[in-house]
Amino acid sequence: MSRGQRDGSGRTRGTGPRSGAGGPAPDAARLAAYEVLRRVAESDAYANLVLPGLLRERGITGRDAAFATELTYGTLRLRARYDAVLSRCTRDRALSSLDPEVLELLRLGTHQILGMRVPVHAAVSETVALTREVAGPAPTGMVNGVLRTVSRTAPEAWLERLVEETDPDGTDPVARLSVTESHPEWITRALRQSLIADGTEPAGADAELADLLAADNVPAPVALVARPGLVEVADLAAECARESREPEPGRWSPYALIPGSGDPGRLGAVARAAAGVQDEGSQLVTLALAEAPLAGPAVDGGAADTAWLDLCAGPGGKAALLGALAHQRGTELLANEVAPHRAGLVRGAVAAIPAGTVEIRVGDGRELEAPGRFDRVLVDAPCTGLGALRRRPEARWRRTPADLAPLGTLQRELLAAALDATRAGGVVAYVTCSPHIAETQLVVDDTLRRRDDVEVLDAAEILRGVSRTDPLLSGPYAQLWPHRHGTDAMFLALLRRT
Ligand SMILES: C[S@@+](CC[C@H](N)C(=O)[O-])C[C@H]1O[C@@H](n2cnc3c(N)ncnc32)[C@H](O)[C@@H]1O
Repeated sequence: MSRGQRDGSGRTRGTGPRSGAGGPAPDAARLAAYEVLRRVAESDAYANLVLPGLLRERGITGRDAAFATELTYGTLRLRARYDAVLSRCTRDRALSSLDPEVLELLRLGTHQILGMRVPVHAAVSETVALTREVAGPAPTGMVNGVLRTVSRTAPEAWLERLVEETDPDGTDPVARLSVTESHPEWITRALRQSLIADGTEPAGADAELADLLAADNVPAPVALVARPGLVEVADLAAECARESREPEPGRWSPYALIPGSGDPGRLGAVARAAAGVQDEGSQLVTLALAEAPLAGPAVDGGAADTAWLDLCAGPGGKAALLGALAHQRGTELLANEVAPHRAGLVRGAVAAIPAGTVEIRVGDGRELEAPGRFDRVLVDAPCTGLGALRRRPEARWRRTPADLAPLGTLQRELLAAALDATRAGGVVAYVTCSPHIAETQLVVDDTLRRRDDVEVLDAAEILRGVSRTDPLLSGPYAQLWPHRHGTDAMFLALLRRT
């Protein structure tokens, strides 16, 4: 155990640098969380990239690392809910008039009190100590007073109050859920529209929307993929059991394992890229492309399924699964990626696949000159990522509706390039990790309107065929959901060239 005394969470405190401001030293985990939040706010950093490095650098491990992680991600995710709470506790001071550092400290304290159930005395005194360290003594009284006011109302009572005050007549679920479930209004509205477009009855859409938004606020469980031919699922499971505890089989993908705890990076199979961390939704859409029925002979008159393309491959999760399958079938995969550093990540992801199967190309997928060359093509298009908000805690605050138009153009152009690169009878999988209809159905429908050489396959039916259990989807496009399937909200359309 490190130096310092235990706080109410059972962790140690006083492990940070000595305070230069006269009070007790702040807790190292809380200081790390604060610093990550400031970097996210000031320099557009990604919390999931900055935090692990910072924890490593400072030797914060075990329960302290878990505490810092939940504190950072939870505070980021639930920012709108906490700002609504705080704005009711700062008397006549608008939150916008506070120093950004002080507002961040108040959010951190509020998440400990309302979201993590850290005992109030520990949450308040530790946040005050942190305030003294990073912002000096002046705001400590205010931080202390505001957090004590927050703590006088129970979390459930706060939610009831926010519901009453944001939607008194029960007629504005988008406004209400945007605050209580902490999503920007434009995203809440878009997700409601996507649920309805996917077949949810408008009358039931608000209850389902609440479930979806709540699912976005829960950390995604880690799923592993045992890349076929590179490691057996049973061997990966045995390695997991030796490292931490018995993993669960995946719910959907025959290659998935849910390890439950432990650092997947410590597994030998992951280190040598025979296995990887991959959401089950991503595994399923990849398997669906590999199993989609082709038609007609290949263009060269040879075997009908020898050339595969991943047009947007970085960082390489799907390319590695596709490449492993390709190797088993004696097929070749061209993994294309426009960003050189992401192409480097693809190289790492496919490292365990024997040489000769995967070729990596760095370039714009729209400029790939290979008309009619491929049997199966994956377009995992750049998108807003609104289907993966569970794992990108700051993304909801960073994305704006203005992102949709340029992405929509790029998505249409990449899908057109993919179709051009596919032989007659070959199949294109158009995939996004966003359920926003501007990135999913509208892109595909637009493409179908413009071309007369494409037929739509029933992606829901094909997904059912590759899944361990029936995901109960209605086709022809397939939309997975965090609250229904426990996966990212992956969209899949399967299009066959005629
Ligand atoms: C959603 S990610 C793909 C994820 C990847 N398939 C995986 O499973 O790891 C989209 C990728 O497309 C790349 N990209 C963006 N524009 C592109 C273009 N014009 N041509 C090729 N790739 C592009 C991005 O750099 C990004 O790596």
